[in-house]
Amino acid sequence: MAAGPRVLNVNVGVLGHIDSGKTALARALSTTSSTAAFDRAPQSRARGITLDLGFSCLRTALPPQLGPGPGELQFTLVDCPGHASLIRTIIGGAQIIDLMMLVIDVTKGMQTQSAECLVIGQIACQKMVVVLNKIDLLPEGKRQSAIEKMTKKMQKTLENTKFCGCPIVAVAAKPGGPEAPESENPLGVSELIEVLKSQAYLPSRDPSGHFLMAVDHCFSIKGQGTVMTGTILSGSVSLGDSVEIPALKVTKKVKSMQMFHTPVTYAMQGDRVGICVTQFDPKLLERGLICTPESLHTIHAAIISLKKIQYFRGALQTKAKFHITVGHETVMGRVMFFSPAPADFNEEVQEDAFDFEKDYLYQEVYLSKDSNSSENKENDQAGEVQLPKQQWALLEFEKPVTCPKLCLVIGSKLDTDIHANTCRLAFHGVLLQGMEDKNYTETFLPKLKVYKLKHKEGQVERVMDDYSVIGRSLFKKETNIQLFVGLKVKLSTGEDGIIDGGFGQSGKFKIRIPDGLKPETKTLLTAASKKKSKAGKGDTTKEDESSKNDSVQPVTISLLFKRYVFDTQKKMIQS
Ligand SMILES: Nc1nc2c(ncn2[C@@H]2O[C@H](COP(=O)(O)OP(=O)(O)OP(=O)(O)O)[C@@H](O)[C@H]2O)c(=O)[nH]1
Ligand SMILES: [Mg+2]
Repeated sequence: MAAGPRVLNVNVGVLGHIDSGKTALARALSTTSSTAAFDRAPQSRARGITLDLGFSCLRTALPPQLGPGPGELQFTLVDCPGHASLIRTIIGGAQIIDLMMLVIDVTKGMQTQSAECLVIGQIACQKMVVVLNKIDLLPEGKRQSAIEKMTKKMQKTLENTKFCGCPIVAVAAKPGGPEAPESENPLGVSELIEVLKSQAYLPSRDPSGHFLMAVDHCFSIKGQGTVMTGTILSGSVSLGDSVEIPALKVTKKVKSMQMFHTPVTYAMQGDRVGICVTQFDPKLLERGLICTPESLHTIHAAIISLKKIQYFRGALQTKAKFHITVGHETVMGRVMFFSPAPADFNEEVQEDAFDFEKDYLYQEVYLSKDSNSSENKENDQAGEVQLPKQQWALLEFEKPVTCPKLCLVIGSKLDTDIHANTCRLAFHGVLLQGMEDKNYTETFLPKLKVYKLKHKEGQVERVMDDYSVIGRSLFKKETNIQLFVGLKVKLSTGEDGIIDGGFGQSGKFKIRIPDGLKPETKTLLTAASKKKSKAGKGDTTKEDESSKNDSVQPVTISLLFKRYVFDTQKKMIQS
């Protein structure tokens, strides 16, 4: 444990639209800065935008709700980039955040990426504070009323989110903008610190389980070794432990550790640490994960439980490609959606495991209120479309990803025009099962019992005898009817039948009716045949045409079966 007084760490994310003043705010809030803070990277300085997560910290006395006893509260500020193309970095950053600050340029209000940050916050964060920045740009006489107006607007925006009623604070992080002298004091920042303190809570930290840390910075110190700084996502680490860098498949021993410039021998979930190892070239790792040896898996495909993000416009289509953030990596992947089988539609949600024993129903599109306008209306008595409590997707990645079990997954369309005013985040979920085998399509997928329901319709052509009829229009001419022999069919008049075999060359077939045809059915079919032959009298081509005309035959045949999507033998199954 760290020597000295007790220090509680709370990670505060600084998120918002580009140029809203996040970095300026983090700077104004900070009393101590860590190694990776404040746009240190030379490329980022040159462009004047934040390219990567920046870390800095702010220490205050423990607020009463976190007492009793002496100690300090450390806010680790995670300054996220606002630039749209960097959203994947933000998603990584959001996963270590306890409290989110959403920075809004008070002169602009909600902007596209503010909305995306709000979505990410809803998925990954518990609590939020809204910061209205740049109030110095409001004319002094109208400042108060403009702030009140924007505060009301924000309250309205948050009404339907989990952050409804969260604090909204007005500040000027850098009054006067970039040209203003450093001596110019920020406005409202001490009030903001009080609000942050009042919102601070002790996040539940758990030292058990595998050690996993998101490294955001890596550098060498002469005579010491290589230091990797980052946030511990799970488990704990002690001096002398072995840690693996899975991306490079190397294992190193922890030689020394520091938490904000103080040497420590132990650190756990939620802590920000620098871990020093020897004989490791820092150029090999800029950001990534380190962990207990062999605790992460590298997967080619995955089954996730997921939900659509309501602000995403358009349907989620099976076979579509998305940018998929799995834990801390983002890759392209293809999706296939599936839902519970109808019998399990109301089953309770299972967020930590996937049941391979059950059957699942293939879906062309993720089922949502807006995705199915017509087909599902039938089972919708109350005027509401019935939706299952849980849906899943199979993800197939273009490149393998390394991630922990049960990690957060976010699907997005990052190639959407960033100037288009739409949410690019499409779905979020939890990874339930990863597939490590490269040949998962052969070794793994056949275990996944997702089926499609197939429905084929044909007509009864004529009666053969009391116990058999000839059918047509159910199969194509080239279909091998032998595959269908023995399958059950139903006539529209109510009789059950069994496909007995082909009949002739044109895809016609014989159906056996074990219980016999009803007299009414026979009458119906005979009358229809007569009518047909009358219409076609002396003119065979005409008869051929009329036999193709569905309306002439009153009795239809329906064949229903299911087929498992990954069954290599493509078996047809009937209950
Ligand atoms: N007038 C005024 N300008 C500000 C204030 N805060 C920040 N700025 C200016 O706004 C610009 C953007 O500030 P940054 O802090 O870099 O914004 P950011 O949100 O970190 O930007 P990205 O990281 O690139 O998304 C800079 O020119 C700042 O000087 C403020 O309170 N008042
Ligand atoms: Mg910035």
